[in-house]
Parts: sequence; C-alpha cells; structure tokens
Amino acid sequence: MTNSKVAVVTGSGQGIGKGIAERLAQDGFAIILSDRNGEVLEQTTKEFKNQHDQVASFIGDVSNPADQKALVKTAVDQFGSVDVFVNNAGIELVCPFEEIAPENLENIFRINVFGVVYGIQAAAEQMKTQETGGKIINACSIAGHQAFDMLSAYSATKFAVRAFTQATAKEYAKYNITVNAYCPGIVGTSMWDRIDEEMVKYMGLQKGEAFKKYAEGIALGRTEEPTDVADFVSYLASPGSNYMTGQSIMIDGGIVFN
Ligand SMILES: NC(=O)C1=CN([C@@H]2O[C@H](COP(=O)(O)OP(=O)(O)OC[C@H]3O[C@@H](n4cnc5c(N)ncnc54)[C@H](O)[C@@H]3O)[C@@H](O)[C@H]2O)C=CC1
Ligand SMILES: CC(=O)C(C)=O
Repeated sequence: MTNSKVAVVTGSGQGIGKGIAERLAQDGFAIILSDRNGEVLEQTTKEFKNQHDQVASFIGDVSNPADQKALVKTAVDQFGSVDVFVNNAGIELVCPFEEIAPENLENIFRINVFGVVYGIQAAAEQMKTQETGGKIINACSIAGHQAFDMLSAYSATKFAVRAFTQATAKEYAKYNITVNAYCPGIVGTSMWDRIDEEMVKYMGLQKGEAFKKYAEGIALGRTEEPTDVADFVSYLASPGSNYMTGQSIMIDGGIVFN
C-alpha cells in the first residue's frame, strides 16, 4: 500500500511506454511496468528499481483479457489502487493495402484495438470502486486522425482507438473516470526502425531514408523523442487535465493539423 498515486503503463519495457513510465515515476507515481517481452521488461524494471522506490512489474499480453485483469490486480495488491492506466502497447503493420494478409490484420486489431478495449475494461472496473475515479490514457497516433498509405491497417486501428476513447469517456464520466489519448508523430523507437526497414523495401530506398522522408514533414524540424510524448502524458495524468475527456490530442511537432 502507498500514499502515492498509482500508474500502470502497458508496453513499457522500451520506447514510448518506458519514457512515459519514467516521467510518471518522476512525477511521484508508484509504477507498474508491463510488457509481453520478459527480457526488456526485466532490464527496464532493474533500471527503475535502482532509481525509484515504488516499482513493480507484470509480464502480460494486452490482447488477453485475463492478463489485463491480472495486471490491474497486481497494481492493487502491490500499491492499493489504479489511478492512471496507460494503454500504450501497440504494433505496426507496413504493407500495401492489397497485400494485407488475414492473419496480420487479425493480429494488429487484436493488439492495438482489442488490447485497448480489454485495458479500459480492466482499469475501469477497478476505478469504479475508487471514490477518486481515475484517468485512462490511450496510445493513438497522427495516423488515428489521418490514414497513411502503407499503414492502412495500422491507421484503422488508431481510428478505432479514437472511437473507443470518445465513447468510453461518455460512459465512464459519471464515475469520475476520464479517458483521453495521445497522438504522437514520428518517434525514434524500435517501432520506427521496423517501419523504416519495411518501407524502404517497397520504396526502393536505403536504410533510414523512409524515416528521413517522413521527418521532412515536421514543422518543428526534428523527429520526436519518447520524452516529448511523456511530457504530454504527464499532463493527462495530472489534475491539470481534470476537465478534459474523450480527446485524442496531437503531440507531433506539427505534422497533422486538424
Ligand atoms: N513510434 C512512433 O512513431 C509512434 C508510436 N505510436 C504508438 O505508441 C505506442 C508505443 O510505440 P513505440 O514505443 O514506438 O513501440 P515499440 O515497438 O518501440 O515498443 C512497444 C512495446 O510494446 C510491447 N508490446 C507489443 N505488443 C504487446 C502486447 N500484445 N502486449 C504487451 N506488450 C506489447 C513491445 O514488447 C514493446 O516493448 C504504440 O501504441 C504505437 O502505435 C503512435 C504514434 C507514433
Ligand atoms: C507509427 C506511427 O504512428 C506513425 C504515424 O508513424
């Protein structure tokens, strides 16, 4: 049990999720790290435990509802509540629309969409029992506002995240639970290493050139770091955002303007 607020971050073994967890730990949250990749999770947990007092971890797959419930139970057993739940885990799929294979389509929807649904359900079940409610924060994308070629299935999953963010914000408002989403642009994580690797094959470019090409469209003139996303998620997790719900906000350095 703890007097601190408690934040759960899925897909926090590396990349944006790790950056968010680090920032929320600095903000004073007790942190539950979670990932399906046990190796990166173990390494990141070790790093966090060296720097922060209240850290626990859970190996789980967001597309499995039982794992999501067990993740919430771990947070409650360890620290007594779930005040913030970040549905960050997600995967990409790079290919022309005509080549989307059924198993790949199913896999990306299972993780990026079903995973967010099961995460919201598990978090809200706990938050409804808390007088203070809670904050659910989902990973969307600029691709959730404007679909990208070669990323059509991925974009569709992020449009779905935006829809669930809006609808669940309406359903859970009466329990003092807010639901919002962050929409990053081009963040230099392992996800973009893989996107670049796939895209350059289709485009006949050299390694790194797809990333560079997308980066040229950023108004602020540089690609994004996990800390850029984490600074915004810190706000979404803070009392400063109490009057915001159902929003999927661009944090992209100026790529997509709505
Ligand atoms: N990198 C980027 O440019 C952008 C990323 N995003 C979104 O941000 C989120 C994080 O992306 P990155 O950190 O870049 O990705 P990443 O691939 O670098 O890291 C994702 C982490 O999630 C974990 N993960 C994947 N599937 C999982 C599952 N089924 N259950 C549990 N853990 C799982 C992976 O093991 C990995 O540690 C994703 O939802 C992504 O769609 C959105 C916009 C831009
Ligand atoms: C990975 C992602 O969401 C984009 C648009 O780069």
